[in-house]
Amino acid sequence: MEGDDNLAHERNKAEFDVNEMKIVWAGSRQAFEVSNRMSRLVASDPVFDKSNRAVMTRKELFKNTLRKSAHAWKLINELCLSDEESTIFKYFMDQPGFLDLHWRMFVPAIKGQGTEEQKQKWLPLANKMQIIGCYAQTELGHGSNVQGLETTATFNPQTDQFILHSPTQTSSKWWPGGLGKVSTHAVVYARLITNGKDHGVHGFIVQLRNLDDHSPLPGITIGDIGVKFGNGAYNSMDNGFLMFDKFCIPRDQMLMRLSKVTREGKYVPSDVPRQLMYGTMVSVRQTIVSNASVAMARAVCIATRYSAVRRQFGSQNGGVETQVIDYKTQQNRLFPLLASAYAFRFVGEWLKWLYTDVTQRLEASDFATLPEAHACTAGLKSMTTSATSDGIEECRKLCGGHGYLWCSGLPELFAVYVPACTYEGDNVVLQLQVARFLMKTVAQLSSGNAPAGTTAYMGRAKHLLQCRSSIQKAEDWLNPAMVLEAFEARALRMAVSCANNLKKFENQEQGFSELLADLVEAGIAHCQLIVVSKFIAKLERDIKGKGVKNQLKNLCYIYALHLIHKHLGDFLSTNTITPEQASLANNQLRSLYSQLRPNAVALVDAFDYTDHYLGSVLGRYDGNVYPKLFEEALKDPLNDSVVPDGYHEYIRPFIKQDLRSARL
Ligand SMILES: CCCCC/C=C\C/C=C\C/C=C\C/C=C\CCCC(=O)SCCNC(=O)CCNC(=O)[C@H](O)C(C)(C)COP(=O)(O)OP(=O)(O)OC[C@H]1O[C@@H](n2cnc3c(N)ncnc32)[C@H](O)[C@@H]1OP(=O)(O)O
Ligand SMILES: Cc1cc2nc3c(=O)[nH]c(=O)nc-3n(C[C@H](O)[C@H](O)[C@H](O)COP(=O)(O)OP(=O)(O)OC[C@H]3O[C@@H](n4cnc5c(N)ncnc54)[C@H](O)[C@@H]3O)c2cc1C
Repeated sequence: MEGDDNLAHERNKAEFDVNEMKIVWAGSRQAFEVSNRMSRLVASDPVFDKSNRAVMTRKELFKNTLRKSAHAWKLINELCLSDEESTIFKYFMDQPGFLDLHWRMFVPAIKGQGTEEQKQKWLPLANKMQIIGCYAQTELGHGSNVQGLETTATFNPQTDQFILHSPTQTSSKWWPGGLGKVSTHAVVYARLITNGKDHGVHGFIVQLRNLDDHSPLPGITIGDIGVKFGNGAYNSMDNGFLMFDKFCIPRDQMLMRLSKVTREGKYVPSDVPRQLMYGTMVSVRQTIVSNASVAMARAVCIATRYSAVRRQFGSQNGGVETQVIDYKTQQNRLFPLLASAYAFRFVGEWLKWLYTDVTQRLEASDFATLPEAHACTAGLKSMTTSATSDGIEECRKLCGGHGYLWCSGLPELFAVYVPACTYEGDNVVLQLQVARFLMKTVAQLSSGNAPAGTTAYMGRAKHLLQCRSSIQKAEDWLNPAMVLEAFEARALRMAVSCANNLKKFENQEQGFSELLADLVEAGIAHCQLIVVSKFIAKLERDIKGKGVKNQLKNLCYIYALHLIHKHLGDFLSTNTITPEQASLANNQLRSLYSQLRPNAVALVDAFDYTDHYLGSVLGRYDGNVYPKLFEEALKDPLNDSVVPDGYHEYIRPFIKQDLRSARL
């Protein structure tokens, strides 16, 4: 059977309304319409072609990224795209570049940390891209430990200026995207020093390059940090280094919405939590969770379509072979990833709501939910990006040998995606922030303060610490209350166990250091509970379309039960479930795989990805894999000539060597 017939046959088997599922996936009919229109706008424009990124030199790739960015900006203006449309348009360009940092970090940092006057001065310039900015926080010596940054900003009352200086090699800014070659400005994080006193890290708007000829301003040394992981991939980005040699900026370029320095050099500390300075990171972490679902969905779409096209073994008397998607092992690896894509989508929607809510509260000087917002954004960023990176690599393996070809789209997707485990906070460091939050919550349980939000379940500690799961048959694992209770009991018991172990140490910080590995596990268990509970909550909403809710139910329980299977040690060692109940969960999981199987291709069609965005021969909508693999192979520069360059110098001498003299 040809690939196209295979996929058409799969699409006919679907038991639900794919168009309605597209709307659920997008979040609303309007969001679907925008995303569909923007993705096709990008796909139809030859400037956004991605087909030869792997064979470009770094310089070609970088220049091509500049060309695409300039073209995108021209179209955004000509077509008068709204903010929502242009964000999605840039997303579907699928080319990491300075635009990401300018729009997602530089502009939000000024919006969030600038005074009204500063916003009025800088935002119109940034919004028109008359200045291009980046977010320069990380240094050669410190990334995770923000308080350990070394760059100094010393106030000079004589000139009413800050003197920015890099006192050591390790204080050089190192990594900021867009810094190396493009940005004219940066929000720079540096230690504020007034009257010889160090007030810790603060943000400053700094001009880096001359607006006439792009040369670095005197006192600034700047450049690109070099080639990164993978062909093409994130190498389109100019991650940079930056050193200051007593470089002066006016006083009004310190971002002063939170704390201030007066003309006399007096430091006026903020009367709001200093952590608001980390607000840009919190906002980006929130978007990274939604993006995790997009990246996971992309890999799963490729692996699912290809698994339906690919046949291997099982033919009798010359009949057709088995589609590899029919092997239970393939389903057991692939379907939980498909379920994870949907799970991350819905938790991403919820996190966006939480973030909007906390932002409104902060504007009204209500800081009560800030710790919860920090823990959720940090923990979910960590949990979803780790799972997605692993998921993309699993999808590559699910595609067998051809998955290793660049044209499968998976190697480049992995290389672009995997630094998400590190940027915006290393995933372990962030999960430990969740653990700290959990330890605080557990410590306060006896004080009578009922925990709220995502830790509300801890308020039922008495029940959750001693309950036994009442699962008796496989179908009980489709009962939302029973599933939730298992996840709540496991998360709480792991957190309480860490808290009890901590008590054994006289010095709490030392205890925390000793228990880091267990604390990370407790953080992950809490985050998995959040994802499962938000998926279950989604099912309780009004969901339109024939069979759509049923498919989502299957995906939700596949997500939950595969986690039980994967983390069985946690569930058993905390006595949350018995080995028999675990085995029932496995039986139910197998049954869910069978129910999902006829819908698998339609469930990935619901992502509505264009072939341009997928960038994969294996994941093509028409399934026409084999002829296109040949086409791709023939395009490789190595195939330009039949006899390769170097033949005469390096191959022929082997073949034509004089064996008699060689033996002598
Ligand atoms: C198209 C292709 C692109 C592909 C990308 C795809 C998607 C991405 C989407 C958007 C991004 C766009 C593109 C760009 C891609 C990459 C950009 C990367 C940019 C960067 O990569 S940019 C640098 C990020 N660099 C970090 O991410 C540093 C991590 N390091 C920290 O973040 C801190 O250093 C921490 C938290 C580890 C310790 O900080 P610390 O030492 O000061 O604090 P400490 O632990 O002592 O905690 C004291 C009290 O503060 C509370 N607290 C802490 N943080 C808070 C917060 N944020 N909000 C509210 N409360 C907070 C605690 O909960 C505690 O609370 P309490 O006292 O109540 O316990
Ligand atoms: C592609 C990419 C783009 C980036 N873009 C930007 C940007 O635009 N702007 C910017 O400012 N920065 C940027 N960064 C920097 C990024 O934010 C940092 O690399 C990140 O915050 C991690 O910090 P680090 O490199 O210091 O890691 P480290 O903290 O040195 O981590 C090394 C190891 O130590 C472990 N570790 C560290 N601290 C602890 C702890 N307390 N407990 C337990 N384990 C610990 C970590 O888990 C990790 O395994 C970017 C990085 C990358 C890779």
